[in-house]
Amino acid sequence: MTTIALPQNNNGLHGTLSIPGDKSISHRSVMFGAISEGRTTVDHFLFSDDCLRTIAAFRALGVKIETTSDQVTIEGKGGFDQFENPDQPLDMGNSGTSTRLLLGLLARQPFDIEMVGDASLSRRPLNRVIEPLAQMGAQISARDNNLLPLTLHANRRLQEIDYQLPVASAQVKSALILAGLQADQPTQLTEKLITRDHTEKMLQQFGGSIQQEGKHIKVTPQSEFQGQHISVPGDISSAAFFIVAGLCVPNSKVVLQQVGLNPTRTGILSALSKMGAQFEISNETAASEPAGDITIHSQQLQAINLTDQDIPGLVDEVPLIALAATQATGTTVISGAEELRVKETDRIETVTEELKKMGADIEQRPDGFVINGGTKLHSAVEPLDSHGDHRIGMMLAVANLIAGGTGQLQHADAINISYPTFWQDVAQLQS
Ligand SMILES: O=C(O)C1=C[C@@H](OP(=O)(O)O)[C@@H](O)[C@H](O)C1
Ligand SMILES: C=C(OP(=O)(O)O)C(=O)O
Repeated sequence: MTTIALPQNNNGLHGTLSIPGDKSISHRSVMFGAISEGRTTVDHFLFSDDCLRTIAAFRALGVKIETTSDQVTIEGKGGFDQFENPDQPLDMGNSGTSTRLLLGLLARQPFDIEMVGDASLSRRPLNRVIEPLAQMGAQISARDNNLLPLTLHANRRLQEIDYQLPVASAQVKSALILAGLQADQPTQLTEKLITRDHTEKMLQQFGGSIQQEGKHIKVTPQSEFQGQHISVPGDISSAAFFIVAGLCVPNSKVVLQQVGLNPTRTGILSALSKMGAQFEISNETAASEPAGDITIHSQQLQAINLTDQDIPGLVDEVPLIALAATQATGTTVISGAEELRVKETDRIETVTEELKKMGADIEQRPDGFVINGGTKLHSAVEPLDSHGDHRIGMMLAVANLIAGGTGQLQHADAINISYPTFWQDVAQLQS
């Protein structure tokens, strides 16, 4: 276990950061690169532990992938039929996205594929993808029909499906799109709520076609994609730590450059606006994945109510909204967020437990939180703990800056899952 002394606030956060590449888009760029004809190059790729798991999995499947400090080059296999039989189980580490999307992408291979993961990933539900994939003809034997480790058995045929997703999940939707591309006939999906659409956008960018109307998606079977040059925007889920820090650490002003602004991901900005936050967006670029610079300064926030409709657009940022709510005036109620219980940790539990150590007035509910704001957070007496969850670790680092605290963080290395340069970026804003 790595325990570190958390960075302390001196005189607010100041300066400009280039935010590392988006995790969801980085994973998908390797996947589409692998099934395309020819070469794909990816700039501003996120070299974090999770994305490296996706690269390792495709290398084990015989895909040639080269990396430099900021770029990935993938020599595509030209479809789904040229992968090699991996000689070991695919180790998905901590990555839910790699696991669930690859189950769909690899559901029609002529050999068995085993998948394993770390302790946290091995507790996270897979029946949400296993059940619809089985209806399509995939043969998956998983522990308790739900958990890693699993075997994806050799299978040469997938049938189409007409499926209403029972959970709002971009991972489930994406797994079914990737399987639907390999089915006999078109697949129809209906989302519970609209979730991030990076798979749909990238499929089109690689020359494929998909029909989308609101929550309805039609996937036509196709396997001819052309290698592309992809430039990954900054990850708004990583920027979010510095957005909330910029708002809540007194005397701060930060500029976050080229942050992805896909409307299915900007729920954090809408929620903070409703809390009264003012920020400026400039230098907007209008690629299929739009991006822009975000400028934030410290200011007073007000409480907010978030419901199930709000959650998909900010699902990974709810821990940060909870932290911001401790600083806002009034009582914040977050409901419809039960998906947080099946992330890297039960984030409703870990957020509540850890923020209480710093004096927050926060109570958990089965599907969210009630937070009475206006609390002066204090240094935690006992060490804070990420519980092995990257987003909890970084949220606590921001909480400690807001508190002007001298706290310690256990399991700090979890941060490498999505933001390996996080500590350098904090230091840069303090210099
Ligand atoms: O599709 C993706 O890249 C992701 C979807 C979300 O998960 P769910 O699909 O489980 O909501 C999100 O929490 C995760 O960090 C990344
Ligand atoms: C939930 C997350 O990722 P994944 O599901 O890919 O593990 C996350 O990054 O917060």
